[in-house]
Amino acid sequence: MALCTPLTNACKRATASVPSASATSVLKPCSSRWRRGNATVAPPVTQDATSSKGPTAMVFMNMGGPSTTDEVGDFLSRLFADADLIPLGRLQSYVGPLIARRRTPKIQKQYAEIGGGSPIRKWSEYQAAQMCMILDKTSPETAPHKPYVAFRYADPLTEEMYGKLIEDGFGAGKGGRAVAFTQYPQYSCSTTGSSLNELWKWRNRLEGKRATGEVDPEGSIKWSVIDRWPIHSGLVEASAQNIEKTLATYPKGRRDNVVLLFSAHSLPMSVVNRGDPYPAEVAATVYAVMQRLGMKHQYRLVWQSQVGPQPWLGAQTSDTVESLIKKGQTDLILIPIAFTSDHIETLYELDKEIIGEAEQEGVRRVESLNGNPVFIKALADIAKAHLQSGSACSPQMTLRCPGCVSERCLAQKEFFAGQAKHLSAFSQ
Ligand SMILES: C=CC1=C(C)c2cc3[nH]c(cc4nc(cc5[nH]c(cc1n2)c(C)c5CCC(=O)O)C(CCC(=O)O)=C4C)c(C)c3C=C
Ligand code: FES
Ligand SMILES: [Fe+2]
Repeated sequence: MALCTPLTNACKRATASVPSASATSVLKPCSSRWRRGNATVAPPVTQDATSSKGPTAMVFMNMGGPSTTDEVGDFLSRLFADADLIPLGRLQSYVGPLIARRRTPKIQKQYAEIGGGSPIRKWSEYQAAQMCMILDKTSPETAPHKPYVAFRYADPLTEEMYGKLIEDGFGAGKGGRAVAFTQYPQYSCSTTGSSLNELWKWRNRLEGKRATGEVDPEGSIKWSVIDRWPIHSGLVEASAQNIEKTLATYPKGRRDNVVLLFSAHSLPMSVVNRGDPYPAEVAATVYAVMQRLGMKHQYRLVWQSQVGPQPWLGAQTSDTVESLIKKGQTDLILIPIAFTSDHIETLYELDKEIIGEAEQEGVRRVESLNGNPVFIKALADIAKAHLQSGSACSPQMTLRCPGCVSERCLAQKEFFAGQAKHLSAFSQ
């Protein structure tokens, strides 16, 4: 499937270093023991010969994106139905689909222009499978590690992933271990929080008793969460190396005066004022990357992808680029800092709308992390440290936003924090 034709430069780089979509569209267990011909067989949830605590399911959570333009409608209707992302009150189930339907043709055109769909599934499956292969070596105590992907708004959805976990023998009375690993480095209640609320919902539906919703505490899947990793040294290193690569494309005489613009998806001010941790955590990533680069360049953190009429956190990426160019600063590097793979916000908004319209050869973009081996090694390091820690989630995850009134958040956080008591069986 040719997702990336016609290709942008970033997309060309991406397709060059990843296996074809067909090769990655079916998750492959990290251990050959789980393969029989082409069929995936259920892993034994009993202990492994070389380890005492595995197998471990590693679930990559992200928002996902439509793999084809035909999937855009469903993607947007799920997105506008999510009250954790876009709260529309009692009218959600009526207004959400209406907005989604109206928006579909415009967004379909954008996906068509980036090659016919979002590459996020291909990258997520690749990253998860590669990470598990590393983990099998670096954390034999918890091996084998099996990769899963759970998207919030596109296939494979959370319920599909959960069904597979049960089918593969992690639940259903076996009490296997699964780690929900957010692929958003910085925590927002509208992104990671929403995915966790969804995971918690499907856990109750698929593992609860039909009549009472009660869940067997012993036999159900034991969950822990990697909820944020904004300043992990491997993430910082991978981003810094990519920036250095792009800096090296400028002639020596211009290089020191290039301005670095770190660009992250914005948040509505209502979410910022509720006390969402994301802006501070994105800023922490930016500062750590700048420290790694020796603070040698001028930089700003700017915000992109505002949707709708309400006030959003600024300064906007597009306005900033325009204003700097007007002031004569035409050497600018755009750095996506809150997404770990390419999608519409990099391939369309940054490359086509902002860089394309700037019409300045000095305005360039850093490639996304995608299949970057330094980044994938970082994912494995983060996962290993988590598996060794025995913790259910970070202490920070259990503190709700000062302005949070969501019962879902409360119950979800209580559930995941409460998993700590079950994890001792898996710790070394
Ligand atoms: C860290 C990343 C993201 C945050 C924070 C975030 C918040 C957020 N988003 C919307 C509304 C939309 N986002 C849309 C697409 C989209 N959003 C992100 C990431 C974050 N969103 C990504 C990676 C994508 C693209 C997916 C892909 O191509 O693979 C869309 C759909 C596109 C459109 O209609 O413009 C909407 C809508 C809100 C309201 C919000 C914070 C509350
Ligand atoms: S909205 Fe942040 S914890 Fe509920
Ligand atoms: Fe978004």
